[in-house]
Amino acid sequence: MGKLVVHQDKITDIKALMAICPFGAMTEKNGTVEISAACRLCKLCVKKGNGAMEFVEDEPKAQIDKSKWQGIAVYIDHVEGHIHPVSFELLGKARELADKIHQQVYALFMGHDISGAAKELRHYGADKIFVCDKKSLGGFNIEAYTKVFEHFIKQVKPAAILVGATPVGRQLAPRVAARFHTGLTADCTVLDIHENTDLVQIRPAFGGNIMAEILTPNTRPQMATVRYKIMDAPQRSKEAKGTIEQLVVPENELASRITVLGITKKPKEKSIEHADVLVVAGRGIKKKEDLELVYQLAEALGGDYACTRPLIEAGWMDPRRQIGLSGRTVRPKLIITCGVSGAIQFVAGMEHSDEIFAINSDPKAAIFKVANYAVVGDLYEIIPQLLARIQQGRKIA
Ligand SMILES: Cc1cc2nc3c(=O)[nH]c(=O)nc-3n(C[C@H](O)[C@H](O)[C@H](O)COP(=O)(O)OP(=O)(O)OC[C@H]3O[C@@H](n4cnc5c(N)ncnc54)[C@H](O)[C@@H]3O)c2cc1C
Repeated sequence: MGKLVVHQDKITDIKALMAICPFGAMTEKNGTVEISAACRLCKLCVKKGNGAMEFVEDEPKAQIDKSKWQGIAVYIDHVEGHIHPVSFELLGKARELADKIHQQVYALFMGHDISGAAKELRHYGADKIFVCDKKSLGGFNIEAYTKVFEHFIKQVKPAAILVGATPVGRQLAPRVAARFHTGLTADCTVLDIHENTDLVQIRPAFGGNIMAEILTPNTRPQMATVRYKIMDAPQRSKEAKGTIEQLVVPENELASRITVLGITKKPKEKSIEHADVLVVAGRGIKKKEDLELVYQLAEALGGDYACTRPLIEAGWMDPRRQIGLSGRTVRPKLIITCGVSGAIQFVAGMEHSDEIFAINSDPKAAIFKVANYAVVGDLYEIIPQLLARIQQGRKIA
């Protein structure tokens, strides 16, 4: 990555040099300048420091032989053989990436009693499905699952691995990445691949203010997690194509210091992620009581309701109803935003919705850039009119 070097002898004005740093990362100690952990390596000091600051690149690491790492793998997330839909979405993406570099798609599926579910994966574009079916893998155990993952990587050597950003994926992927001293990019929103198999991992960074393009060109495998509903799920093909291969892992290596005493199933809760229609309240709603308008519209359309972060911070709704970068990702058939400005952090969680209908009194609001239908006006006038039209439509029908 590189580091900053301070040439103390070239500093003519300490105060002026320190003032350059927008993060306040320079401190003065006994007449010398020190760099603190607040440094973001923006290199503004190098540019404006009149030679007092220098950025020194790290020695390049020994080149890895990328030709030895082939194919795009997907970790198949499941509970008792019920595959999480994010895994199908990732198989679709993996197929697209693999076709671009003329390589194969692998699925890694571990658990107990999963042979039936493994067959189903043959319809979703994987060329090879590596299955490790053992009693000891019956429930998720981080140590045993990491071990199987490790065996898979050593045997198959995939160039890149995609993991769903589920509670399991978020635990497993960093452990595996650490074991191979390789990079992991969490919550990617866009993935692409270069001809030399370098995975282009794009995700919002610095609080959503920039889209960072991240490459891990010096290590393999490359690892990325992706949230549910970010990628498109492929159609189930009629033909079962992929082959199933057994992944052999010695039983003694699956021993774990963790004992699962029991599993208590959470009651199934209604989630905004599953709604076909969502009505979203933003800060254009002036008082908590006025949320009634949003609730009524959601009910009239047989949908659910959600909100932006400021309303959660105000304590107006349950945090599980927040959409966005620090909330949930949704992809309903119809989303109606009411008084939402369309900040990038919000849009990141809903831009893949089928139809976006935005109500905002500001014609320049950013939400209109992603909306399919833009209604410029006061939500306090528009929502009652919409409700009246829906009622009217029902009477005619
Ligand atoms: C690290 C980080 C993560 C974040 N994560 C999220 C996240 O996950 N989700 C999220 O939502 N935000 C998130 N934010 C906050 C985000 O940047 C915005 O501040 C937030 O989305 C704004 O919410 P809003 O659109 O409701 O409010 P505002 O930006 O205040 O917009 C209100 C809109 O309502 C319109 N309006 C006002 N009155 C009316 C009316 N009567 N009729 C019609 N329109 C009206 C205005 O024109 C305005 O466009 C995050 C920020 C950071 C820094």
